[in-house]
Amino acid sequence: MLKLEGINKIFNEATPDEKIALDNINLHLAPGDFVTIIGSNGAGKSTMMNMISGALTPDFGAVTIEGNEVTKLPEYKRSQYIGRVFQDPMAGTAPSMTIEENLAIAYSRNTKRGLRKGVGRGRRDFFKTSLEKLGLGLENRFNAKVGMLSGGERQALSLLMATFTKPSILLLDEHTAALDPSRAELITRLTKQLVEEGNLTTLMVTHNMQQAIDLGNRLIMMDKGQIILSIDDAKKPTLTIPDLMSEFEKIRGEKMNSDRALLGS
Ligand SMILES: Nc1ncnc2c1ncn2[C@@H]1O[C@H](COP(=O)(O)OP(=O)(O)OP(=O)(O)O)[C@@H](O)[C@H]1O
Repeated sequence: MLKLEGINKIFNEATPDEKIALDNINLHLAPGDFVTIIGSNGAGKSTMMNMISGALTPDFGAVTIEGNEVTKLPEYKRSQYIGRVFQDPMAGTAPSMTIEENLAIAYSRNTKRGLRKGVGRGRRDFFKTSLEKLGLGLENRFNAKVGMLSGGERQALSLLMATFTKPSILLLDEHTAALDPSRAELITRLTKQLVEEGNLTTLMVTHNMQQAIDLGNRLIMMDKGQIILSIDDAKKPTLTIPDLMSEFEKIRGEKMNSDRALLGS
């Protein structure tokens, strides 16, 4: 479903600010894989997500989605494959437009997936059923401006917009980190539900190690631009935070700086 092969990215090459952000990243996801990604600040997690979405192009290496090489395909042309939710609840939706208008935009972006359910009433019913799944009563607020919604409601809507057309790849970039604990819990629960219902191939970056353990069937740890640990579905169910910390220590020969991770921020 997704293949990253030999991906390298250097920012500000040959200058005093040179930074190797990704160093020979290789990652294969089978359809329906849900991979959580942890790693220290600056490990390269967002850069890797940007390589998949097309926001960035690698210096070397190839990105393949559903068997199509998309390495050089710009972000707007890749959007038919990708659903993405960012940390900032304000990032995924247009505040001055209504809930229905926001859904219509997300819907029309994905016509190539053959999911068009017609226009007018059929499409409205589809929106309504989709909103009902969130359990927030948004299906009764079709004409509310999205800017009037709370951060949690808005992030739930972003999540719905990123998933309801069944993207080939769903990218979640610390999408619960900016929410208070109860809202974060709601979005985590909805994530699980929507990913499972759609059997979506998903990558989720989180600083919350417990969340990374609880969600998904695989986990990877990044550090200094590399994937240093990959936990597969056989091992993940019994994984613990101390396991992750001791694995890091074994690989890197130093203790993991885990404050932010343990706090789950
Ligand atoms: N546009 C850019 N120009 C220069 N350097 C960059 C750029 N984007 C990222 N970097 C650098 O590349 C490295 C990897 O950054 P990235 O944002 O991918 O890390 P991250 O793992 O997502 O970190 P965090 O958890 O702090 O968000 C960092 O050292 C960062 O400063």
